[in-house]
Amino acid sequence: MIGKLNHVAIAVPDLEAASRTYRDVLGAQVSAPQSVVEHGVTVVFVQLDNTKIELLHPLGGKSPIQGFLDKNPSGGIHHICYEVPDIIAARERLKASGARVLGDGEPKIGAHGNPVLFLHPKDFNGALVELEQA
Ligand SMILES: C[C@@H](C(=O)O)C(=O)SCCNC(=O)CCNC(=O)[C@H](O)C(C)(C)COP(=O)(O)OP(=O)(O)OC[C@H]1O[C@@H](n2cnc3c(N)ncnc32)[C@H](O)[C@@H]1OP(=O)(O)O
Ligand SMILES: [Co+2]
Repeated sequence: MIGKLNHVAIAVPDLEAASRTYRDVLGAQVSAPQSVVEHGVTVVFVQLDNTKIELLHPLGGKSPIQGFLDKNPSGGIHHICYEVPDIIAARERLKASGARVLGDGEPKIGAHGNPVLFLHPKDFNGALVELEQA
């Protein structure tokens, strides 16, 4: 069911500093910050040959990544995003297997303009999983 790795996301306390590290120290191609209001995050994409890194910073008062940053003040790997061809079929299969789909279970449009869903980290070896239809 899952296909390519779409991105690995890292929650960061300072988006400017993290962008500089990826651009100037690691020599990567880094996007401008993009506010994704519906997801409560500001995102910077680091474009690699075979995948992307998503640098995440909380946006607004109820960001879903605030608790994670409170527990990991210097930042940390927040989620892994896998591509699926049909997100509704994927959701139904996961629900049938007992995995918890987060939020109201309806896909939202993610930062790349495609529908996304999140799966509870406790059901996937302690790693928060995002699925993106692509
Ligand atoms: C823009 C878009 C895109 O790519 O297109 C994005 O990525 S948006 C990316 C941001 N959006 C999301 O993350 C949406 C989905 N996330 C959520 O609904 C939430 O963040 C949860 C994953 C449910 C966690 O919520 P919250 O921090 O309030 O929960 P909590 O503190 O009660 O945590 C419950 C347990 O899960 C653990 N936990 C929390 N966040 C975790 C993470 N990212 N990875 C691994 N474990 C995690 C906590 O340590 C705790 O474990 P213990 O009980 O053992 O201490
Ligand atoms: Co993501």
